[in-house]
Amino acid sequence: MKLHQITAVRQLTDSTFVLQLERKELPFHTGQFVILRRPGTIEQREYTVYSGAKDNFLEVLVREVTEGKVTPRLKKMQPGDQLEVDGPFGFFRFNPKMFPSQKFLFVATGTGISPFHSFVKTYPSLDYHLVHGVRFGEEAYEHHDFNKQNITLCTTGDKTGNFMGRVTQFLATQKLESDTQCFLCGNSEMIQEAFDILTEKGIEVQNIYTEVYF
Ligand SMILES: Cc1cc2nc3c(=O)[nH]c(=O)nc-3n(C[C@H](O)[C@H](O)[C@H](O)COP(=O)(O)OP(=O)(O)OC[C@H]3O[C@@H](n4cnc5c(N)ncnc54)[C@H](O)[C@@H]3O)c2cc1C
Repeated sequence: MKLHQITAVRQLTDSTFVLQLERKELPFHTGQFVILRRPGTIEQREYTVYSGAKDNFLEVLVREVTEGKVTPRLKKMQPGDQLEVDGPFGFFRFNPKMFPSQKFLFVATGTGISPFHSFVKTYPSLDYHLVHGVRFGEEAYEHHDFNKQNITLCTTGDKTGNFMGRVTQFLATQKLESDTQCFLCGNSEMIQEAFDILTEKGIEVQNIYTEVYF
């Protein structure tokens, strides 16, 4: 593991924040994750890289789990503090050239938006539709970095999104072209349900890519 200094912290909501770290030329494919650990501790956790592959810094989007072992500590970190970084790891890699079709569907719950933020920052001219599920509209983390017309915000706790309900309820209303390349990231329950809906709609299993956070 290498020590990286925190260069900035952006608090997005009471519980969610972006940690910006020195990149130190760490190479990664957009969609991969790093492992973070506070120096002198043994607990470590995975975080998808939120920044673009060409950015000269490394960012992660973190949601505090109040009862969690690591995130309440990460939330207290300030610019100038250091974190140990290992990686990159993972196969949720994205390069538009890898895919036969250039129509992309990105489905995220909560901080599961992180890889898609990195995809779009790295490849700004992508043809995508991002479906992002949160409880409240204030959790539309930095949606200004996406094309507004390419996002559907699904909210379950208020009516401030484009659709009130879960991402899976929204997906059930959609017509999809069978060669759409579908990427799912977030909690396992959403991923399992979304996977079933997409396959029922005629998307082939090999065109569905998943990253489970918990
Ligand atoms: C490949 C991968 C990439 C990940 N990328 C991110 C990321 O970009 N951003 C991010 O915030 N997290 C991400 N996670 C989750 C992260 O690794 C930690 O599990 C999370 O931050 C909780 O850590 P903790 O030590 O505070 O809680 P823990 O003590 O590990 O867990 C406490 C409980 O909270 C549950 N839990 C874990 N994550 C969440 C969550 N987000 N919301 C609600 N409950 C949760 C766990 O299932 C557990 O029951 C990723 C996980 C994986 C496997």
